[in-house]
Amino acid sequence: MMEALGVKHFSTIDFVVFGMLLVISVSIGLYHAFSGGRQRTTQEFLMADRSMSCLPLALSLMATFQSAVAIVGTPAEIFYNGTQYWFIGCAYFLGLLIPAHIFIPIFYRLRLNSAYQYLELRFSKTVRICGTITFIFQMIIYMGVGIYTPALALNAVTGFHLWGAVLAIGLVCTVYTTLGGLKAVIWADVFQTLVMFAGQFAVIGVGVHQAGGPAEVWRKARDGGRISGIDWNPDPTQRHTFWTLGVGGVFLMLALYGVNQAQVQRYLSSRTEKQAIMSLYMVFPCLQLALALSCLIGLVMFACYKEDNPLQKQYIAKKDQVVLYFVMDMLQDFPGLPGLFVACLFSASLSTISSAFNSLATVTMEDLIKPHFTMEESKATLLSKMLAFLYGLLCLAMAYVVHILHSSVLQAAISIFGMVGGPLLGVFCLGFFFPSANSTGAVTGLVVGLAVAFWIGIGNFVARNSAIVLESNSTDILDLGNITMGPVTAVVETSQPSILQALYSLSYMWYSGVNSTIVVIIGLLVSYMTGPMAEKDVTPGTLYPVWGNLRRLFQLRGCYAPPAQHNTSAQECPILPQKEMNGTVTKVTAEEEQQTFLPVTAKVLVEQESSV
Ligand SMILES: CC(C)(CO)[C@@H](O)C(=O)NCCC(=O)O
Ligand code: NA
Repeated sequence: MMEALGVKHFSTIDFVVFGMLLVISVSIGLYHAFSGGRQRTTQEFLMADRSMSCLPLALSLMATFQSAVAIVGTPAEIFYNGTQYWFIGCAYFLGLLIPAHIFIPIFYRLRLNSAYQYLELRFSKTVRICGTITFIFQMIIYMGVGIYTPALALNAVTGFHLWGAVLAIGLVCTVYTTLGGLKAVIWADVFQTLVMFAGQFAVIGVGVHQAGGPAEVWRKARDGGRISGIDWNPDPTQRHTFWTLGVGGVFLMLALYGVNQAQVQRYLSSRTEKQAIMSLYMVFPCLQLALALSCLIGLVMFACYKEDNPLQKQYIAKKDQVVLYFVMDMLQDFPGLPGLFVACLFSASLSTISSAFNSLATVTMEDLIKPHFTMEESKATLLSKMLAFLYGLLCLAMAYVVHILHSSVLQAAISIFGMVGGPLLGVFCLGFFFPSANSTGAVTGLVVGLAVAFWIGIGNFVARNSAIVLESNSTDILDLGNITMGPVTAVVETSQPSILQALYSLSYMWYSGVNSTIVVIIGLLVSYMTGPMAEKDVTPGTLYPVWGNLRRLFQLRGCYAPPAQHNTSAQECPILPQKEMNGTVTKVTAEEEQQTFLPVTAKVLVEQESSV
């Protein structure tokens, strides 16, 4: 397919730039293997000694779910369908605030080692194991997409050996993850995130220049109909609207940033609860920047190619390849830049795969092995390292599976997050917010949720594929002329929407929201049928007191309404931090009121904990 323009080749300097990425990543692993506690305990290998601060955590949190899939998939989405997808940025507000103020305080104060330990504390061992297995399943499929995507893109455009690239990513990742543990994974994420941004900036810089400046890019994109206003259409089967992206996206973000072990492990590895919360505040601008850069690349590509679509000209075989084609086409006169962009692509994937290896090793150790076998710390650490290595090999195998069934990578990845991550989110929400939910309800909810998720997800896949077949059939028939009107109407009749078809055409952006809601509803129904849990039997600290917090908020307002009442309200508002000075209660300033808004009791707890 590439013959039309010839396969582009890397110059020596490109190989040097790219090689440096691999060497530095491995060096970070080596450094952490021989510094600190030398990775001799599982606390260090899997929890980074609970010593991390918010800045590296923020960059690492972003890197986990930002793989080559986003780097090549997002610009391709904008290039073909316009800027509507950009509105997913609206979902980042609630999608990060909710984990920061609801999920993190619960996880952190329970001093967990894995997110799924929560499920045992709240429900039972069975729920924990079901949760762990679901997570393992999700991450293994996702890793396959994550490792295959950059390798395929590179292969299609530069002729770089496909399985050579897969092996390079898999091996480098396995080495530094196994040697350096979570600390190496997080610090490598920091370095790789910087490389990622550098590569994207370089492409935008050169692309804007080639297209004739920013104003020209804007004009061409607007004239080509690629600038989209917010689409308020409430139809849930529309792929991208404000509702699917901005509201459905919140559930996607909750599944990823709220309850996914890879992220929860980072919150838990934080030095204090406050640092963990801060890291989510800091990841917000980083995510917005990453989204903006990849959307801009899409617009710049459009400005450069407009009438000259490389897919139609058959320079590329798949929509997702347009970015690398563009990079090799535009950057070849700038030695080193193609190498930088490939480094960017590999950085994105390395940081995702390494987080996946480490989190998979953690849950296998903490949730599946440690509760059932007692072993010495040194043995446990060795076993954790072997697990990280084994998951590395498994990841290579998954790349092969993805090689066989491929579709648009961005949609595939987000569908997986919703189909497997959505039901998991549901189980956690059932635990946090519904005291009466019991273990039977949680397990039934999860199983039904997963079944519905796969039914809708696979139904959608099959329906889309048969629609493509129908579409191509009908155009073939139409080409023959008038005589064939009969068959055409037949096609129209068979494609009349039924309830099932409507279900299958649900936007993939809603998967997380719909599937988690199903788990909550089924979970509650079954809990009430099998005997709801009494609130006094629920492990303390595992519930989020929704009503309690609302009531407190209400009382806060009540106490503050007339400022003159401050000195009389000490008794009625026990949760307010009153400053005692010489025996008199002083007024709490507006700023302090802001700070004490929800997590008042939280703060006291954290301060107590961190001083221990
Ligand atoms: C996770 C989000 C939605 C956050 O913006 C985005 O980065 C994304 O769609 N990622 C796709 C999966 C990936 O890049 O591997
Ligand atoms: Na990544």
